[in-house]
Amino acid sequence: MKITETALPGVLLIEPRRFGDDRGFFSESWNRKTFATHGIHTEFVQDNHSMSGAVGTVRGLHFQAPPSAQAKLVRCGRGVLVDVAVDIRRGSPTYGQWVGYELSFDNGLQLLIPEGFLHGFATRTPDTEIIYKCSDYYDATADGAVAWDSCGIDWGLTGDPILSEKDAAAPALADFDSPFTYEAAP
Ligand SMILES: Cc1cn([C@H]2C[C@H](O)[C@@H](COP(=O)(O)OP(=O)(O)O[C@H]3O[C@@H](C)C(=O)[C@@H](O)[C@H]3O)O2)c(=O)[nH]c1=O
Repeated sequence: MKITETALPGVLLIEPRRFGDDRGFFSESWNRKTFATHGIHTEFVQDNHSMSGAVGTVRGLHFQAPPSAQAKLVRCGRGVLVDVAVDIRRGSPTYGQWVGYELSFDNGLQLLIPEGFLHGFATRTPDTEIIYKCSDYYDATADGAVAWDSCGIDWGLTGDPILSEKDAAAPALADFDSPFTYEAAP
């Protein structure tokens, strides 16, 4: 497993090992012990799986407020997507900054996004599947969103995105009062 730091401390790009043979490949997408040896001790409690039919679908930018905040371990089950994390911890040296990576079925890359970050993605292929582990349960009362086009993100879109009603009505980052506060590492 190869782990690469990103420009946002705490957000990690992970490349699990793939064992290819005549049948295809085998890969461990999550192994608590292996991840722990790399300093990742997140306790995941829920797995999510969604499919977006159209190219240019954007889901995000989403968060759950504390005490239901979620870290996420994201991968692409089918197709190609651009996965994005935005730091929304008030007082963080990287507040408002984003990173984005292409995750695909073919490259098998995963993105680890800690609590305190927005998460969203844009699809680059039809019928794109995303699969992600979450460190807390879904809590509709804590669910929140920030406008996808308010953080200066280059989503690689060629036209207007397909959005949910909720995402189309989300506030801009500039008007958003984040429930997260930055805590410097001890
Ligand atoms: C996220 C979620 C949704 N739902 C339900 C609520 C709703 O009726 C339906 C669709 O929900 P949404 O429109 O919020 O789905 P979606 O826009 O795919 O939301 C997801 O987007 C990505 C970017 C994330 O990071 C996730 O945490 C989540 O916010 O599914 C659950 O039952 N459990 C869940 O964990």
